[in-house]
Amino acid sequence: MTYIHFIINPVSGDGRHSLSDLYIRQFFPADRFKIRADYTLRKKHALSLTASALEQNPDIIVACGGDGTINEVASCLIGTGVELGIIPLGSGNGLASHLNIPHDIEKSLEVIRDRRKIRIDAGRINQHYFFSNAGVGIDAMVIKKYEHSAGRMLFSYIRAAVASSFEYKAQPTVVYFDDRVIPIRPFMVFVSNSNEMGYSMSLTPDAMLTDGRLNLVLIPELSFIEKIALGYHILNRSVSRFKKAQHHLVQNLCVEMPNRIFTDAQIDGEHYKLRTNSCRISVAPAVLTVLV
Ligand SMILES: Nc1ncnc2c1ncn2[C@@H]1O[C@H](COP(=O)(O)OP(=O)(O)OP(=O)(O)O)[C@@H](O)[C@H]1O
Repeated sequence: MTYIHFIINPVSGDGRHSLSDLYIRQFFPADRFKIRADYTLRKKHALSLTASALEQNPDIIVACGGDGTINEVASCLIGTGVELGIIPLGSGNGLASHLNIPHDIEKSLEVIRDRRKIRIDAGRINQHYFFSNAGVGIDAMVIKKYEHSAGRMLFSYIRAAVASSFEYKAQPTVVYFDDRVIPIRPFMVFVSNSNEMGYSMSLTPDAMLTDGRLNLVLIPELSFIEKIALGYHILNRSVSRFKKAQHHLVQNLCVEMPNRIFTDAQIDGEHYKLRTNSCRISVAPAVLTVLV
């Protein structure tokens, strides 16, 4: 008997999906599968639901939602040996797209039933895990604005990005990795484990979830025209042609903003106000088993 526990975010994406316990059970014969499902009621609820589910010794816990829900569930699974399933119900669905998990609910349930596994890396920024990406530049402001917008859709994301590009003030920053010390006033300090940010956009189209490395993108302050060019390249996954972006493969780095007390960050597309001006970022290789 395989025990699969589903954690469903009822409001992810446009909030109009109808994934339910009853619907899921149709795909898993009762003589072979034990199925349980919980629904999240608020931000961070998937953390406590996953912790409670783990006490019942499931074989698989399935995050049904977007990158935010996946982050909450997957963060709890590290070191447990419990496998992660994903039903992509989010708006951006960056991680699921990288993993080629079908966006069709029925097909993604089949992926879980087939139980083909891979082990992927996780990123860490201070005490928080990330599986897709994290950033402490303009992307943190974009996500903060996006979270306050009426709907989580591509249009809201682009509107948040345009507004942030006028408002964002680069801070004096020092980035340390390997033997390098890079002083920069960054437009972006973006670290990615996956090759997609969501909505098919990417700053790191060559990133791999299994290489034991994170892809660091550093972009200095930009003129108005350069910001438009960067937006174009992100939408077209062609940032390698944007000459002001520096790309590095790293295992550990530190980002310090000496003039700040707190750091605005985005972690897997959720905004965080970190209570420090120093971020230690690292990769934890092959720590999560995912069904693909
Ligand atoms: N019942 C709920 N009501 C309000 N917010 C919720 C609820 N359940 C979960 N959340 C929060 O909803 C937010 C968005 O979830 P999620 O990331 O899964 O979807 P998304 O943002 O549409 O997708 P993506 O991150 O892929 O773009 C997360 O911060 C999550 O914690």
